[in-house]
Amino acid sequence: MIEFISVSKTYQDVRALDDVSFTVGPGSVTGFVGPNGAGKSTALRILVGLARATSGSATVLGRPYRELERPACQVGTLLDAGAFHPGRTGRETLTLGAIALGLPRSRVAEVLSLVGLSAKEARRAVGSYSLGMRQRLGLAHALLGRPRALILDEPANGLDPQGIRWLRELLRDLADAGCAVLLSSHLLHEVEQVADHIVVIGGGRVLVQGTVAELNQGRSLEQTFLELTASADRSQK
Ligand SMILES: Nc1ncnc2c1ncn2[C@@H]1O[C@H](COP(=O)(O)OP(=O)(O)OP(=O)(O)O)[C@@H](O)[C@H]1O
Repeated sequence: MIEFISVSKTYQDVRALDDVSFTVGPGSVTGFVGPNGAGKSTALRILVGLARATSGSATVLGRPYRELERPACQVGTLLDAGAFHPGRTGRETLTLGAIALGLPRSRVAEVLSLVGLSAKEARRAVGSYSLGMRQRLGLAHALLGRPRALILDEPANGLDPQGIRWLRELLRDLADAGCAVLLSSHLLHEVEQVADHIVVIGGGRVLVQGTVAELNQGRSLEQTFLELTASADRSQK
């Protein structure tokens, strides 16, 4: 379970988050969507302990991330697929991750297969990977410790339509096995295709949240999204 309770964050004079509350239960794939500057990265950074909330609390599996025992084994994170060393191969990157987590090296082949990277691709330097391959590698890294919660920033970025379908199926299988999955994106149509619940954020506030079916009632989700985020933008100015 991932939980934000009344989280606010102010940077000098910028109110990046304003009283944000939502929950991602086990078995849910929740999309966290909003335009550029809406506050998504700030919320994820607070969730994994990289930034401190001005008020409120953000917890994963019932505790602040920093207080979890061996957090990387319980919570998988993919915050920046470009963060891996370009000179290492995919397999080396994952092997280092497995060693750091105290996992057997056999786990590397398992996660490679889970994300659909071949043995040949895994022997290539990460610097030669396409963005889609980097996303797959980042997911493989996040899955090493068999986490019960997954926090993914823009995981569909760079994936082609088949890749998006593959991501949906992978995240659905993980959620069906009890994982709580939170993924952020500024692209509604990507999130809509992958998530079952959606939280729309704009101007640092949660504008609407619910299942994709609930939010789609009567009018397209895209229309609702555009209207809500435009009015949040106007009220900020
Ligand atoms: N370190 C910082 N110092 C000052 N202001 C910041 C800082 N980080 C973020 N902000 C501001 O907080 C607001 C929210 O930014 P944030 O990066 O969380 O949005 P986002 O939804 O992740 O955007 P994007 O989709 O562009 O990544 C923006 O107004 C941004 O300029």
